[in-house]
Amino acid sequence: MAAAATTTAAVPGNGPHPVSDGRLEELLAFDATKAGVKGLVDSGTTELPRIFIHSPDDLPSPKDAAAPAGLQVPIIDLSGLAHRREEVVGRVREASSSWGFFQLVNHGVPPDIVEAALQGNRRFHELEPSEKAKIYNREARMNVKYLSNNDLFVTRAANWRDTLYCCFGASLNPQEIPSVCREATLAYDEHMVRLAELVFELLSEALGLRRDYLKRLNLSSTRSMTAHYYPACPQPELTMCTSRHSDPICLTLLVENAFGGLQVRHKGYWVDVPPVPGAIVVNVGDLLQLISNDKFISVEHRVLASGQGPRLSVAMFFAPNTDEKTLYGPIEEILLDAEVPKYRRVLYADYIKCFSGRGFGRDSPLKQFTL
Ligand SMILES: O=C(O)CCC(=O)C(=O)O
Ligand SMILES: [Fe+2]
Repeated sequence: MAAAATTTAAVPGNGPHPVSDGRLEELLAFDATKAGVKGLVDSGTTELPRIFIHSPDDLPSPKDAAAPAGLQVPIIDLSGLAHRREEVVGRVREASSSWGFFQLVNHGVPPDIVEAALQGNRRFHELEPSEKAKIYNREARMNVKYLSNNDLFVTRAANWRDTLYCCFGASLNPQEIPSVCREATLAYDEHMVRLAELVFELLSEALGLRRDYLKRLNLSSTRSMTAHYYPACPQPELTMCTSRHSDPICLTLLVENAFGGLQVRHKGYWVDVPPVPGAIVVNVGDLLQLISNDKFISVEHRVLASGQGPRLSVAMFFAPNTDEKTLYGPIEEILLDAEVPKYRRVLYADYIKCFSGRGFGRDSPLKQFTL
């Protein structure tokens, strides 16, 4: 059979995308609504537009082996940390090396701060479409923006989600954050920064390093918040809320409401991460796997689509600045006798470029940097 004619065309915000049979036009038309998947739901869509339909290989299947009962992402209790530090460090080491994920409880972030961040997320996404449209864009230089699928034009199938994105850097003017969630977002950020500092200390100690070791590597100079809104999906069996991926950053802290759907890859199974009231989900990103020489792992995770919603999550990603000149490679002090570095040294900007060129639903670029 002759291959379908394929051309390439320039698309907004991303590189060239192979075009065939009107798919690009559909993507452009969806993007031009500036109303995201919430807009589709509000307009009464009952059949998924084909840009959201994933190939069966990328969807959960009844044939997938169910994870054995009892397999559960570790929950780490931070209460009384001053007296239990060694024990907690041990748990963080175990969780980061075998799961790449853990849930923190008694972490000191007040529940009302987390709830306000989730409700701020909801208030923003439930604004009038014309309000949200004012900040709908895909410009890398914008600190605050709203969009559906940051990888829309490079990925094979779009996810059923909209996102409010905020990059906290020196150039952010807090007034740029939509007023319906400004206060909640700034308070959430402040607490997440403090918690991330503690987590970086625990991770340093778990690697046998000085408490401030990772902090001094400028691994978290940039933090960006993504407030995802996943409306109830009319045909959840055909799509994903978030395709499989590992996070191309150093560390992620995430809170979610009670709908669930997050799964992590562990020992060949997709394991549910059930929402634990008050817990903050922590996961190791690709850069931490690289500098720890695989002592900590950045694992694939995904979010299943559901007929119920809206699912809300607010993730805070910690990463170096993209103009950071440090070349990140395996930390020499942690290499054991005869252990060789598994990765070459890399500029963070080069790493993120590899990720952004492909989008979600693909293997991590980490393999490209192995020695
Ligand atoms: O919404 C979630 O729970 C996960 C989102 C996620 O994995 C991501 O944005 O990287
Ligand atoms: Fe993620």
